[in-house]
Amino acid sequence: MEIRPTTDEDLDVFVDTVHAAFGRFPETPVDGGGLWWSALETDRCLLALTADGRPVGTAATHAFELTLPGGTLVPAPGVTAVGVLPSHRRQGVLTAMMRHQLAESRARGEFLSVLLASEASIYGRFGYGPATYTQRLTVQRHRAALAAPRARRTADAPATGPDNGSIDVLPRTRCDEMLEEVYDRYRRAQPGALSRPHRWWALRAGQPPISPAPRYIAVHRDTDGVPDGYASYSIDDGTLAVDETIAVDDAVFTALARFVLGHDLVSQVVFHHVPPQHPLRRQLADFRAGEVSGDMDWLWVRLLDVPRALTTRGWFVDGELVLDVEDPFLGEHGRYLLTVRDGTAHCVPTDREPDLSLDVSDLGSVYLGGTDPSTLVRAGHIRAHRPDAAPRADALFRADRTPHCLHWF
Ligand SMILES: CC(=O)SCCNC(=O)CCNC(=O)[C@H](O)C(C)(C)COP(=O)(O)OP(=O)(O)OC[C@H]1O[C@@H](n2cnc3c(N)ncnc32)[C@H](O)[C@@H]1OP(=O)(O)O
Repeated sequence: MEIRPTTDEDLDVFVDTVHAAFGRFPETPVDGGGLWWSALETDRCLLALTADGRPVGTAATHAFELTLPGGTLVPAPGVTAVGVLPSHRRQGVLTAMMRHQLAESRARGEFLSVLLASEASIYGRFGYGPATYTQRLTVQRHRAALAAPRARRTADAPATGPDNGSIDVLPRTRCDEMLEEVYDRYRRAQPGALSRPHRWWALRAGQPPISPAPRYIAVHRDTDGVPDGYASYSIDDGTLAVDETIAVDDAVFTALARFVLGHDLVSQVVFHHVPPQHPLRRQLADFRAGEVSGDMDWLWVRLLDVPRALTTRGWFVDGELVLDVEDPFLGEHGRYLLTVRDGTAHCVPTDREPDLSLDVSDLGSVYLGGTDPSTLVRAGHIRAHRPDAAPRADALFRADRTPHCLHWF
């Protein structure tokens, strides 16, 4: 088996192979009309070939940037286009490509890798764990009234970001730069969010609102007229479906939500890609008017350098934990003392008794603060060596806000 980078000459071989692995055809657009593979960078695409040179497997990465808790931006290879021909499965082709890719990432100095999994049973063995989650919130319009925020009625409570902005509706075709700019501003402050490189917008790759699918865009502008949020939506048979609601703060999100919920000739509004624990459900006067469905994993994280990963993200409470981390896929093991003081973390090898023993995939799951370590202790995946270890870890790993990713790749 040979694994080598794709060249400009055989990019079509890569594209044909990955489509054959998925049972699709290269000319068929994905939902929403974008040719997803058009944003691939050739030198980050791998082909797996048999001894006689036949292409049987593909894998690629996009050069994304990931926002960590606290707002640090780090390079994050986004693994994509993973496929092995049906005729060559369960013979270790993917395993070989994963090994190759992780070694490449380390050689580039990257300390983590991310992906969206087609099936949740594939990537745990390679050290990836689900780290952000997404939901769909469906609201029947006749029950969609928003409650007055209680805190703002209190005389001395600060009115956090009162909404004095404006909303316009534009066809998608008139918003190219604005969408790109607003998304970029949003993702820099949102833990778990990925950059959307300019080539995605320029090539109209991926899913709406990047892709060419017809959409309306509700643009929110602040009092100076600067766009600071948008909702991309379409209406079909009485259902207004919002692909994504991007807002630089909660007040802008609320304004956009109020706008779509007030749309005439619509019986229900479906918000796709709402993070767990999003306040919108709490803002409805009738809590049961918001029905959650489609609760699923989104971004999976794989750590490649534990001390660097832990000292790079932001921390919000002081504390100390000894983590004993197994990495069976890479055949590595490390025991680390993590100490956080005044928001700064130190992580050094130690021979102290561990507080938690865990697989690197579980550390990937808790890394962005979207999965409580105690949940994985209760599930029997993380071993807590003393009763206070899990609650201490929960408090320590929690992020400044729920991590969320809505970029599809
Ligand atoms: C980030 C992305 O791009 S997600 C897209 C992933 N691709 C797809 O879903 C396309 C269709 N599927 C495929 O092309 C292939 O089945 C792949 C890529 C998922 C797996 O490729 P293979 O070469 O068969 O994997 P490989 O032989 O290396 O398997 C390694 C191990 O994973 C297991 N495994 C592989 N695929 C799956 C699966 N879909 N579900 C459960 N286990 C799996 C194998 O059983 C094997 O286990 P073992 O080590 O205990 O024997």
